[in-house]
Amino acid sequence: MRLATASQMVAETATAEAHVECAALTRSFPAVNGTGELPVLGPISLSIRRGEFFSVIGPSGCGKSTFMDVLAGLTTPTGGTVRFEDKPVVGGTVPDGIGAVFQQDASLPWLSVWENIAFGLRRRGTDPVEIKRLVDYALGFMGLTPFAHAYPNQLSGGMRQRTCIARTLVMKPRLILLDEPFAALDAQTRLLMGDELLRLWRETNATVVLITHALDEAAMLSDRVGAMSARPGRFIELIETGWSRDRDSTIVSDPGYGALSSRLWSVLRKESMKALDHSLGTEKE
Ligand SMILES: Nc1ncnc2c1ncn2[C@@H]1O[C@H](COP(=O)(O)OP(=O)(O)OP(=O)(O)O)[C@@H](O)[C@H]1O
Repeated sequence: MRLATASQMVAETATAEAHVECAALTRSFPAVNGTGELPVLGPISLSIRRGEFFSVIGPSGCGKSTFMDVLAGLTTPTGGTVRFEDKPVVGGTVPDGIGAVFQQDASLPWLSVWENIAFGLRRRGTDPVEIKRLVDYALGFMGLTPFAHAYPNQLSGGMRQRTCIARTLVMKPRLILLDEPFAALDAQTRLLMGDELLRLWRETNATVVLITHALDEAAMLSDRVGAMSARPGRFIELIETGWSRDRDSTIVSDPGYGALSSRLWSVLRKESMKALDHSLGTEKE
């Protein structure tokens, strides 16, 4: 059975510990026309639990990637705070324990798959014997062992993305940030990658924050889905999916899955219309 019982959920909530904590978080950028500031994000006050799989959905341009950049320490908040493991994330450096994977192919074309995965470990100064153990394990886990000595241009898009995910995961992040990592993949590969991601999440006990445009992906993968408003992005609804930890892509045939997907769409529809009106200049007063 995949749906967690009410008592399991209560027990989980009772022992849940905040892993990431945002308080009154905002981010704005200088407006393109040079006058004033464009508010892009927030205010956001949100607690993400340790070990939680949290997905973020929202209309195009609402600030999802900016949110991820702030969590990763890649950009500094304009106001408010982010704390990871009770330490402030200030921007400028990615805190130890956080690993991020982006939509764009970030594989290093001059290195083999094996060397791509070993890249961060070498920079960290990990012992070579340990590097070999970790990289070989990651290759096997991601189904890349036969391609260990191939170069990125000899791989499919899915394999390249798996290489990037493996490169992040060998660093053993306790918080994994994923910004549309499967966006360039076909629907079947995305489902399979979703299964692999769930397996990884279970085995590593990491906290995952996934940004996605795909409501079906959010419905299948998450413990909780945060739906953002049109820009400036705020969380307008936080939806507990109620799935148990042993879920996989077969969940799409569960009766609860269809109901959840349509709930996500109904939350998002109004905000997406607002974002579209805004970009077309057809907003109503
Ligand atoms: N460095 C920047 N300077 C100025 N404006 C920026 C910068 N980064 C993002 N923005 C603006 O912030 C807004 C939100 O961008 P962001 O990429 O965070 O949205 P998103 O929800 O991830 O978009 P999408 O769904 O289309 O990927 C956009 O209007 C964008 O132009």
